[in-house]
Amino acid sequence: MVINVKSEIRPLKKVLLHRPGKELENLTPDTLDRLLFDDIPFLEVAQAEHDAFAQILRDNGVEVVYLEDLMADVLNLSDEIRDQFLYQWIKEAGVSTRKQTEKIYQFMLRHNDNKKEMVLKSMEGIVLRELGWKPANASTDSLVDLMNTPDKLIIDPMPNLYFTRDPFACIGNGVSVNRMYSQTRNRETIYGEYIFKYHPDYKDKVDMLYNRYEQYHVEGGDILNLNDKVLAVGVSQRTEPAAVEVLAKNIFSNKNAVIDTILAFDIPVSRAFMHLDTVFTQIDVDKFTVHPGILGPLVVYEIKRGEGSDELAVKKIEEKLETILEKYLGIDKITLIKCGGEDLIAAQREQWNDGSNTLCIAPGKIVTYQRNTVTNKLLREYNVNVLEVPSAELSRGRGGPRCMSMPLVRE
Ligand SMILES: NC(=[NH2+])NCCC[C@H](N)C(=O)O
Repeated sequence: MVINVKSEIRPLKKVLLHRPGKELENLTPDTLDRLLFDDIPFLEVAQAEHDAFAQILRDNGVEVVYLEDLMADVLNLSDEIRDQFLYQWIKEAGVSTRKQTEKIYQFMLRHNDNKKEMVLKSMEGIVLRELGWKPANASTDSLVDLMNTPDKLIIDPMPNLYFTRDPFACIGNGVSVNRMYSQTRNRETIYGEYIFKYHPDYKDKVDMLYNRYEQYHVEGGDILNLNDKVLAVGVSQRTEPAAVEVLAKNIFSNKNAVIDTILAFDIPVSRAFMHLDTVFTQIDVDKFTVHPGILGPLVVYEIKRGEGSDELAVKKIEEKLETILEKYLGIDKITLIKCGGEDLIAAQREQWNDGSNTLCIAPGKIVTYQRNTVTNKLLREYNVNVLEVPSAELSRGRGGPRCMSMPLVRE
C-alpha cells in the first residue's frame, strides 16, 4: 500500500516534508496576519533546524521525501500537465488579467529545465520587479498598471508549506485533500491535488476521502489516526462539523472500510489552539500529551454508520477524556501528560511553542522542539524517549514536529 497510516504511533517508515524556502523571505510585518505567521523567521537558521529534523528522522530509519520533489516529478510528466498546473496556480493566486497571466507563465518557463526550481518558485511568490516592471506612462489604459509599484507581490508566497500536516492528510490507505480555512493555505492544496492525480507512485492507488472543492473546511492538524478502527477529528478554528460529516460519509460509504468510529473533539476556537494536534498528540500505546487548557471545555462526540446508506449515527459522550480513550482504544489505563506540567505559565508558553505537538516515530519515541524544556523533562520522567529538534526559528510559524510532517507509511 502506497499510503498506510492506521496509527499515530506505529513505527514511522515514510514521511513527507517541505524544506522551508524563500517563501519565508517574502513575509513582511503587513502580511504576517493574513499569511498566518507571528514573526519573520531567519531563513538560514530555519533551514538548518529543518535539516536537523529530517536527519533525526533518517537516523531513526524513516524515509524522508520532499513535497517539492514529488511535485517536480509531476511537472516532468508532460507539458500539458505543467501548463495546466501553471495556469491554475496563477488563477488561484488571484491574478485576473490575461496580460499578467501570460507574463507570469513566461517567467515561470525560465525554469523549464529544472522543474524543482519551478516548483520552489511557485511557492516563493513573485514581485512585479521580477517580471521586468517599468513605470507606466502617466496616461495609460489601466488603473492597475498606473498604481502598481515594483515591490508589489503579484503572487503571494505560501510560507505555511513547511507544515505538511495540514493541506492533505493520510487516513488508513486513503487521503483527504483538504479545503482549508484560510485563503493563503487553500492555495497549498494544489500540490496535493496534482500529486494524487498524476504522480505515478500515487495515481489510482489511493482512496480519495475528501477533495479541495468541497464546501466545508477541514485541516490535517485536526486528523488523528487513533487506530485502524477509530479516527479522531478536531472541530476547531480550522475544521467545521459539516466537514467532519462529509468525511465520515465518504469513509463509511466504502463497504470494506476498516474505520467504524469517528470521534469528533470539540476544542475551543483560538489562534493558540488552531488544530487538535496543537493541544493533544499520542506518544505511546497508553500515553498522550495534552494542554491542560482543553481539559475543562472538551466535548467529544461519537459518529458511526447510521441505518440508511447515507446516514450517520451521532451521540455526545459524557465522560472524561481518559475514560473515553480507554474505552475506544481498549486500553486499561491511559495517562495524559500535561504540557508544562502543573505550572500554568509554562503550560501556556510551551503550548504556544508547540510543546504538546509531538511527532511519534515508534511507541514511546517522539520528536519534540528543544525549547520546551519543562515539557520535555516531564516526558522523560514518564520514560518517553525524547528526540529534540532545534527550534528557535521554525517555531515562529506556530507549528511543531507533528505539523511539519505528513506520515505516508507507518508499519
Ligand atoms: N497541524 C498544525 N498544528 N499546524 C500548524 C500550522 C501553523 C500555520 N501557521 C497555520 O496557521 O496554519
